[in-house]
Amino acid sequence: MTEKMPTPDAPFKIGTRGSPLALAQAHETRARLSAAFDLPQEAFEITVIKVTGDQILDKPLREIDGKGLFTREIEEALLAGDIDIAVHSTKDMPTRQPDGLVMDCYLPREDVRDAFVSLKYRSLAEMPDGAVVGTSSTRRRAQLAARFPHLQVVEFRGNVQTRLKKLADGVADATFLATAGLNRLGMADVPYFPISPDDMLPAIAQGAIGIERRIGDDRADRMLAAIHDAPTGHRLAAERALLAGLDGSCETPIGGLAELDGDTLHLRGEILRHDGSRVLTEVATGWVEQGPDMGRDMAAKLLAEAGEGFFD
Ligand SMILES: NCc1[nH]cc(CCC(=O)O)c1CC(=O)O
Repeated sequence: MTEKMPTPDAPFKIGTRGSPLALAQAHETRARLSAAFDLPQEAFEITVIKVTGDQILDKPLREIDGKGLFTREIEEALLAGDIDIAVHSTKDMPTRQPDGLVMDCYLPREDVRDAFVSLKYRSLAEMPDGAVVGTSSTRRRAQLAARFPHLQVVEFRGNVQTRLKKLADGVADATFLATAGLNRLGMADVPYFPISPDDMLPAIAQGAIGIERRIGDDRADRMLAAIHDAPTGHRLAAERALLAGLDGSCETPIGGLAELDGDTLHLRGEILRHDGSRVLTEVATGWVEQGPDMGRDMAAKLLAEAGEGFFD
């Protein structure tokens, strides 16, 4: 490249939140960059940025004005040039980035499935009437209400470590976490059981690390192009077009998953009423480059079927 390569004296700055999972994802990004360019780890610096969302732990996020709660400060640092790239869990990211920023680099996707986590049971099916599950996700809550109405659901916030502590303290009999997060954290001592997407369709973009950069930063563009995983990018293009078409936030009960079979893309989508009283699903198949159209068309179909007030 014509741009200057980073060195330990002038490192390339990788911005991230400070949670253990966020740090693991930033470290994975650094390892891939240093391998791709045969540069020492010290040519990359991981810069932790405090975000508002990590400081509010006592309330369900939907009761706070949630917009950008986990990203605002990071995107400001990126725009200000304090960091060169920002590493995110794509599933927490809105479908449109602020002016001046773009997210077009995705690392190879981890396991997409939700995991059932419990010290007492090995599956949802084993849980008796009235057993208590903890979750803060509106999608998981609605999916449970629809398919496992005999279970009791309590609010469960916090990072992976906090939620596991609550399980150990008996606040709930089971909880759900993304398998990807547990794998990335290497939580070998925690009993978790991946759930088939047929039983619980994951969140859009679950398990995928997305990396944001400034538009026009040619060096960051080239560096990220070297670690971008095209198959993951194609799957997310379909899923995120579905999300954009539904105008969904992370507080809307939406599931979606695209899978690739050679050049063929299979897309599944699901929307639910918050109380699980209605579940609408769609499937579509097309060529890989049709992903964005498939996602947009599926969103229109689902919304037409849902009618006004479905998410109220
Ligand atoms: N909303 C929090 C969040 N954002 C990303 C992950 C897990 C990793 C991923 O899906 O990429 C999690 C935790 C969870 O849902 O268990």
